[in-house]
Amino acid sequence: MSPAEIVSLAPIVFGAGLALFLTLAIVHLVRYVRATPAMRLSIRQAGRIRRGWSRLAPMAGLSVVDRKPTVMAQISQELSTDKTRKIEPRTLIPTIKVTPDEYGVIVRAKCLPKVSLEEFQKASNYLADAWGCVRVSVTPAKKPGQVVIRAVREDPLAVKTTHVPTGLPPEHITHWHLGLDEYARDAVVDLANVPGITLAGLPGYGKTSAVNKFICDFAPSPLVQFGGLDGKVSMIEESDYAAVADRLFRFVGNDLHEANRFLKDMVDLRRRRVKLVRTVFGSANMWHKGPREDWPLIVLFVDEAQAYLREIKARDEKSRELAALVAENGRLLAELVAQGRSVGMITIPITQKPTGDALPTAIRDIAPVALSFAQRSTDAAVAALGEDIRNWDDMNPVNLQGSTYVGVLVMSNPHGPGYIRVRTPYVADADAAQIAQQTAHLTRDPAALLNAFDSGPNLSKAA
Ligand SMILES: Nc1ncnc2c1ncn2[C@@H]1O[C@H](COP(=O)(O)OP(=O)(O)OP(=O)(O)O)[C@@H](O)[C@H]1O
Repeated sequence: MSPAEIVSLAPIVFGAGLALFLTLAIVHLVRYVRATPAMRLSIRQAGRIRRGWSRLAPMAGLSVVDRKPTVMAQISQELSTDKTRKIEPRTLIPTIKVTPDEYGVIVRAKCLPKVSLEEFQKASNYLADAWGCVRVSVTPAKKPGQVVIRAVREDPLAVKTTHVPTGLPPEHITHWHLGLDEYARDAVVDLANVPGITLAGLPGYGKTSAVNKFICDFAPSPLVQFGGLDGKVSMIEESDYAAVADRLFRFVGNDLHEANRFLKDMVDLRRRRVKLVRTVFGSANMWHKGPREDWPLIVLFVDEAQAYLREIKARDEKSRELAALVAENGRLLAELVAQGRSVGMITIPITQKPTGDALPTAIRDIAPVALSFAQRSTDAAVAALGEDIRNWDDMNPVNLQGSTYVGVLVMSNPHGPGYIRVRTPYVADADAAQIAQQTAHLTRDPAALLNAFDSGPNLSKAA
């Protein structure tokens, strides 16, 4: 191609570049105009962070000086007429990619020698101030050599949210989406291989709403069946579970005899499942291939669990009989919480304060997942979340007392040591009732489903 031809192409190249620039500008503008007000704030914030990064990074100690001249710098010095010119050392700063979202920004940064996770973590308070954020967290990225900086403008824990159930089956049958943590990250309990979850918290802080969300999220799936015991009522109409009654395969109130029968039936079901699990799934663990419609995950809520387990002191005959029932309930619950894992049974004891008098430690301490809304004392917090909570003052649910933190719970950090705080959304009874009615046709008695396997011919079909 001759020089003249190249020059003649210049306007075309320039025009294409301009068109591309204008297209990108329009795409960004449309995205900005259509965004929510919070998202617009984040988009502007992301722009400021990008523009200010080269000045801020060295001031925050996130830069490194490279004294060795590059090959290009050496060549340029060789060619220069000014032989006195020195090659200045270069200040390197981590390259970043900024993504805005409703709560703030996510910054992905490439580490440099001596500027890695630890240095970013040390600088996090400074970054929060400089970016006008309430909180900044730094975690390792999935890609080696990178970190993720999460910056939130408003405290997600302090903003109440609501969840309107979609009525669609969950994407992952093992993911219980509790809400958002303090960095607006999804807080998820992984249900696979979990036999028991304890749920605690002062009255009126959101336990029922969390259970409603659980049921609403999983009710549209035939792979999950729910049972409920509620120790504070005599019949379901009076219970927090009235709204979801249509989606429960069985419900029992505060009658100790009935509760005992229900728990015995569940233990019996567990033992029957243990006998059949290899034949049906080809292994001793249902989670390798299940759950399935004919072998659903069974979730048993035991609300006001202390009502079934409370020590009975009087010595008359009736009291002795009730005391024996209570002791047996404790054993049955302990068996479910300890051994339901491999056959797909999750038991969720719910109580306000899970100290030993309310929930025997033999049950409480074997549940692998513990969740707690606000607690009144550190003893109660320790009972709810384990001894380690004493080492994490900020996370202690004692600090969650007060109306601002209704709906906020504490759980173990699924990504590392310590705990996280989670803003759970409010789920109205009316929405829960609607989902339960819409999905009532999916309710099955899991014991009856198992009969089909016991009776032989279906076994080969299932296996
Ligand atoms: N996640 C939430 N976000 C905002 N408000 C909530 C949330 N959960 C509950 N609330 C408010 O608190 C009230 C009581 O909640 P809920 O019935 O879930 O408490 P609870 O812990 O189950 O109480 P109890 O131990 O008495 O059964 C609700 O009616 C609602 O107004």
